Amino acid sequence: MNKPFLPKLKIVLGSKSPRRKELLTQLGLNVRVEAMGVEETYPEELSPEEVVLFLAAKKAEAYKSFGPNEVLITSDTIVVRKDEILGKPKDLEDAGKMLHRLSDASHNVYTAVCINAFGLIRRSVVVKTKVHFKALQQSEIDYYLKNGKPLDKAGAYGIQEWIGMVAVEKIEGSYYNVVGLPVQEVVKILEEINDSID
Ligand SMILES: Cc1cn([C@H]2C[C@H](O)[C@@H](COP(=O)(O)OP(=O)(O)OP(=O)(O)O)O2)c(=O)[nH]c1=O
Repeated sequence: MNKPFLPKLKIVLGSKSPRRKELLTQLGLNVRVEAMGVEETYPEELSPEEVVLFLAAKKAEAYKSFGPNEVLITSDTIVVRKDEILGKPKDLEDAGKMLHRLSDASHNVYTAVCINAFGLIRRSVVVKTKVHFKALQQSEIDYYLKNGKPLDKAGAYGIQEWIGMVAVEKIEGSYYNVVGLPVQEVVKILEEINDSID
């Protein structure tokens, strides 16, 4: 097996998202998943940036103890169309409504990451990506609802799925941020943490 990237760091991923696990694994990091599951509620008055930072930090609160060199990563992604925050849909009907809201318009995807190293250092970052959707046909929405996986995704779509190929005209910013992890910013923070230990 190849040597891991940043081998001193033991990454604990506090997320049940298979995409986040896959991205960190692709980065070559040592990753162990320990998803706790918290209720994704937040105070109403928060801005989109504050919402994702709040939820990423809330997911981190569930962890109480850290082993040597353990670095906990928690994260949250939302979709924002005009002023409306779209999290994961309740059911397929809700998913259909979200896709109608996103059709023929642009929206922003915000992902925050909260990185807690050894229970001592906490670093957070939030990244925004703008996504432009074409006008979706009802038959396309119906096809995706039946054959795709809208329910575990913010805004009821996965850019990495069939709907991403069909709906997304262009994006401004990081693709990986839309999938749920702004990998470049994460690497930068992890490198800084790695440099701080001997
Ligand atoms: C917009 C978009 C979101 N998503 C995903 C990223 C996130 O996993 C999910 C938003 O829900 P989150 O609550 O951010 O994450 P999660 O429930 O998957 O995992 P956990 O709370 O345990 O960390 O939507 C995509 O995979 N593709 C996309 O195009």
